[in-house]
Amino acid sequence: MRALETAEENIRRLLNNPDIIIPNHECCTTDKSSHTECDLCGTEYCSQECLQRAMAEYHQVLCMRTKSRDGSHPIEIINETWKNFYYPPESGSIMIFAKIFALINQAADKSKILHKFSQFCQFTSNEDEEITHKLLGDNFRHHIDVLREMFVSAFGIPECQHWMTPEGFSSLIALVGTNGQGVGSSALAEWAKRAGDLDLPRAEKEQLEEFIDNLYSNLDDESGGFLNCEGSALYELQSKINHSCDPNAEVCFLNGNSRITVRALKEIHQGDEITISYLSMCDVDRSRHSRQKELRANYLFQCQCTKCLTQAEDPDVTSDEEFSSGDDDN
Ligand SMILES: C[S@@+](CC[C@H](N)C(=O)[O-])C[C@H]1O[C@@H](n2cnc3c(N)ncnc32)[C@H](O)[C@@H]1O
Repeated sequence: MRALETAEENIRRLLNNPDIIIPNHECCTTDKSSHTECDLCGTEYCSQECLQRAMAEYHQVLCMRTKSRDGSHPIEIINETWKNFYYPPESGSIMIFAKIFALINQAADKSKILHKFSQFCQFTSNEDEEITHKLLGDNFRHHIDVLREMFVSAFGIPECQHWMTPEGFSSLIALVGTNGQGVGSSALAEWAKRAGDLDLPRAEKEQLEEFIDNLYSNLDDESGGFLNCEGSALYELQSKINHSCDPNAEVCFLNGNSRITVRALKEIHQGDEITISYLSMCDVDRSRHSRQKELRANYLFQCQCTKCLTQAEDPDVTSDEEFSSGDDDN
C-alpha cells in the first residue's frame, strides 16, 4: 500500500489542478526510479523487491496475464461489483479477500498458511448476546452472496472449500471485519510530515506551515477525508491485542506506510496486559452505553475492560453526540 504517485501528483489529482507546485521536493519519499511493473499484466510495484515478493507469495494467482482491461477478468468483475456496492469504493478492502485466497492457492505448504488464518477470531455472531456482525446483517446479505459466488468461480480451490459455503464465507468476512486494521498511506501526508519537521529559519517555516494548512483546507473542501491509498491488513501480533476503553497503548503508522507500531500511552509494567482501543479517540470518550453498543456491532463482544466494569452501574444513557452510524439505540 505504498503510494506510487509523488506528493505533487497526489495534490494535483485531489485538487483537480495540474498547476500546483509544492516546495521542498526532497521531502517527497516516492522514488519513481525504483518503480517497476509485472511484465504480463502491467500491475505497478514500488520496487523490484516488492514485485518479486508478490510474485513469490500471491501474484501468480492474481495476475490477469494481459494489459488490456475489458472488464471480463474475475478480479475486475469482483472490483467493479464492490465499487457498485460502496462509495467511495476503497476497493483495496475487497482485495484482501482475493489476496487471502491467492496466498493459499499459491503456497507450497497450504496447511501452514491455513493454520495462520485459523488463529484469528472468526465468529460471525455472538450467540450469548444474540448479535450478528453488522456486515452480515440483512442489508448486506444479498451483497455477500453475490461476492461469494464470484470468489467461488475465481478461486474455488479444494483447500478453501470451508470458506466457500454461505456460513464459511460469512466467517471469512467476520475474520477480516473483526481483526482487520485499516491502513492508509499518502504521498502528500508523508511529504507534509517531513516538510513540517524541517529545521528552517522562522519566517520560512511559518510560510511553509501556512502553505500546508491551506493545502489541507482546500483538500477538505474538494475531496473530504479520502486522501490515501486505503485498504485493510491483517497483522498476526497486533490482532491479538484486546480492547480497553482506557488503553495503555495505541496503534500508529510512524512512517506513513503499512509498517505498524504499538506505542505505549502510559507506563506499562512487566505482567500488565497491553491494550489498545478499537474505538476512535473521540468515541472512546463517550458513555459506557455508547461505547458498548459500537463494540457489540463491530466486534461482537460485550466489553469487559476495567473502565466498563467500573462504570457497570452507570445508567444506560447515550452520549449527547451519538456515533456517526446512526444505528437504533438498542
Ligand atoms: C482482535 S481479537 C483480540 C484477541 C483475542 N482476545 C484472541 O484471543 O485472539 C478481538 C476479540 O477479543 C475479545 N475481546 C477483545 N477485547 C475485549 C474486551 N475489552 N472485553 C471482552 N472481550 C474482548 C473479543 O472476543 C473480540 O472479538
